[in-house]
Amino acid sequence: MIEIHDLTKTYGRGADAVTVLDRVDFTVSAGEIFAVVGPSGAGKSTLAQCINLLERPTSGEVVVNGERLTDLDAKSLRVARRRIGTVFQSANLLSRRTAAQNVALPLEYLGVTTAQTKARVAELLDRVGLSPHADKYPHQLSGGQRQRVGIARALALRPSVLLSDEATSGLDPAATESFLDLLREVRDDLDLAVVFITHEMDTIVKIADRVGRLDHGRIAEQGAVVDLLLDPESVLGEALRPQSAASSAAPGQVVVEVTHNSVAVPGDWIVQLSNQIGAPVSVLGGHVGDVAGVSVGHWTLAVDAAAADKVPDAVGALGLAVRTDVAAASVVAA
Ligand SMILES: Nc1ncnc2c1ncn2[C@@H]1O[C@H](COP(=O)(O)OP(=O)(O)OP(=O)(O)O)[C@@H](O)[C@H]1O
Repeated sequence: MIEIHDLTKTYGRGADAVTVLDRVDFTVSAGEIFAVVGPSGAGKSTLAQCINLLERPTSGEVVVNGERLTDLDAKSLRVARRRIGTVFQSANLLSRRTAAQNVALPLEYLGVTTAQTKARVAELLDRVGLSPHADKYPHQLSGGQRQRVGIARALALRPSVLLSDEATSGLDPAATESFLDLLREVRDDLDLAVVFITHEMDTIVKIADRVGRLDHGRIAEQGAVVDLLLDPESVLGEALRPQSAASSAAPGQVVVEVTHNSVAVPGDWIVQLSNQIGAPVSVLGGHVGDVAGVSVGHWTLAVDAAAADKVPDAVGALGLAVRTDVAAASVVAA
């Protein structure tokens, strides 16, 4: 388990001081994947460096399995840092070392015997499906394979926390998918707490149990992915929901954005909605997908302006939710 309490990082002093992380707070339990998402400049890289203590936070705590890493002196920290394995963007492998030699690196630093290192490296490369590529150099591996070597290396010292810092950036969709499968697999097998830092919304829906949105150094919103997806008011939920291009409403119609809530939505909900408001309902666009066994999504509908005020109640009664701010702003001029 990893707990981040009130983590603050300020660069510079006095008038030049820049606060890059501002009282960041979250906890990730063993066996859980917590994603941190944010736009460029939000502080993601700084957060990653402060979590594994490559950068000392200005204040706040990083606690792993009850041990406060932020209190430790440099020598104790070197030992304690082994509890956090990091997978970096572009794997960060040494180009003059083979896959096996890269995985062996943390074990060599630790002074593990050659025989033990060999056995452990073989086991790790087998776990990530790269045994046949053990003697290849990074340039002889695909981007996805390099990231698998990165995972093997991160697991070498048997950490309880895995930190993935933009590790899928630059991978093609198939390599991303297989990286995420492997991450899920090692999380389950080793009961790891995973902190998954990314700017890619679609990977979050595929992998994370919970997610926090980093905005100007603060966690502006956090929660279970499914809860955020079902919350029509959530900024993060809106960004995470699968979107599809909508066609235009006819003159005199109102555009209504509806969040699909799976709890008890009848299959013929559009017909029922039309009956309840006494007017036709046109589907302009929509997408519903399965997330953690819950179908979530988003619809863009058009209804006659005269019937628009009946829509929120009728939609609510069907187990869906309407974004009234959008509806109010979207009457199409006749
Ligand atoms: N050493 C530093 N001194 C001063 N400011 C810094 C330093 N490192 C980072 N920053 C600032 O902190 C802010 C956050 O940077 P950071 O690299 O953590 O963001 P990010 O979310 O990872 O962005 P990206 O996705 O573009 O990599 C930026 O405004 C950056 O200029």
